[in-house]
Amino acid sequence: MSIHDRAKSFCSSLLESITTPKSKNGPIVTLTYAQSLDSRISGRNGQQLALSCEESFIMTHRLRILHDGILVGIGTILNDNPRLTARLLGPDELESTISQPRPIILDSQLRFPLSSNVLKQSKMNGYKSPLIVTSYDHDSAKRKLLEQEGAVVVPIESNKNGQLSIAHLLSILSSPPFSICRLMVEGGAKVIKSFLKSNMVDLLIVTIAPTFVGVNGILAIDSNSTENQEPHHRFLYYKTPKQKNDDIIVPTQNVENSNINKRLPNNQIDSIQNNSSVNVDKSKPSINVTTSIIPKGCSPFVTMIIKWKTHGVPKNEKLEVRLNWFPSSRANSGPALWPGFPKIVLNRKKSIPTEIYMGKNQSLTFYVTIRSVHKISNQTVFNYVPIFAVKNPSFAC
Ligand SMILES: NC(=O)C1=CN([C@@H]2O[C@H](COP(=O)(O)OP(=O)(O)OC[C@H]3O[C@@H](n4cnc5c(N)ncnc54)[C@H](OP(=O)(O)O)[C@@H]3O)[C@@H](O)[C@H]2O)C=CC1
Ligand SMILES: Nc1nc(O)c(N)c(N[C@@H]2O[C@H](COP(=O)(O)O)[C@@H](O)[C@H]2O)n1
Repeated sequence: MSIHDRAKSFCSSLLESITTPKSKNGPIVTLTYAQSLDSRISGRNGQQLALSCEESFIMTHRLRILHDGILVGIGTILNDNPRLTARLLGPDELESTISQPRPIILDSQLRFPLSSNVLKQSKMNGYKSPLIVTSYDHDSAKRKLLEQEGAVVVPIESNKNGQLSIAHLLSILSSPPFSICRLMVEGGAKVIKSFLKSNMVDLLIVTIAPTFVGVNGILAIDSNSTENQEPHHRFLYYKTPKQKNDDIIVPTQNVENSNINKRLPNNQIDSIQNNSSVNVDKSKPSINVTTSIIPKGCSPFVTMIIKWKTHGVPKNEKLEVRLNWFPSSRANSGPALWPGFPKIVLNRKKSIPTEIYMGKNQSLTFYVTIRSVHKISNQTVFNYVPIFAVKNPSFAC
């Protein structure tokens, strides 16, 4: 397999499970950047660094093709003057013939230079015009100039800190005329911070280069960036990190915003043992237990006991276990669940027995979700438990 084919299959596998519409209003958001071992994305005074090795760059360019738009902050435009196109492609793919993503720039004061590469190449190569997202309070003369040069300028709401609102941005991007379904956010530091704080990131793909930049470099994430995140909770490894020559690519997924929140990631399943009627689908990020227990005697109820162990859950957090199920006859009809599934709140108990009504000869598919529950200033916050194992579910009737 060539280096390009490897990048193709790796990137497709990263995005393939993120296809279902989400409750949030906006495109699927992939945040991706390259950092050093000491978490720096650039050097002293923002000096641009080639942190990625060749294979990682090829992966980044492949990811670009798989997105409709690539977003950076104006800081990155002024500092790096990037092109934001997919160029490191296979021998049978021409940069000019593939559908290049639209460059999107967050720039509340319209500092965007007319000489920037993204503007030049849209004029020269006919690529999609850069979309400059600005505040309502922008310089209208500069806007006119930019529009004359072919840029599209769209004013949006600002938040109380004076930064452009990420929620408003995403709703505009997903609507016509832009209709962006997949957005790739590349940085820089302030943009990474805003997106993480907004909790609108679905996929976070970090390339880690085996180098130290030192204290003068710009940090990818400072502690403020993650104030809405519970470290080790919100993002879960959902694909095995890949070594690309020198670098490691770490793909993680936001469990809150994706359909994985109804399922358990594969790597959190230690083992499930049961009698032959239990089928565990380990190829999917879920515990998918199907059984065809036929109730015996007069009792139509089945007792299911799930046992698990947890690692790294703070002692004061309660664990809430939900068990959802639906009859296998509806297994292909989507995630519709029977109403009234039991919600069992327990405090670090190690098993849940639950009774489920079953029709004769019926088989059921179970989905188990375990999340921790804690309160932050009167708000209940749920975090999906990062590492645990479901062991020995047993069925008895
Ligand atoms: N290693 C890597 O993968 C990458 C590294 N980089 C590096 O990052 C550095 C640039 O980062 P940085 O200086 O932080 O600049 P950014 O690219 O993050 O741009 C930040 C600017 O964007 C504007 N902006 C508008 N709305 C928002 C919002 N909601 N959130 C955040 N910013 C907003 C602001 O300017 P205004 O107020 O004028 O609107 C803000 O100052 C460069 O050194 C570059 O090399 C960049 C990308 C990837
Ligand atoms: N993936 C990745 N690895 C690095 O080492 C990087 N420095 C970056 N930087 C990002 O890529 C932009 C440059 O893009 P073009 O090559 O000009 O298309 C740069 O501005 C950063 O956003 N990325």
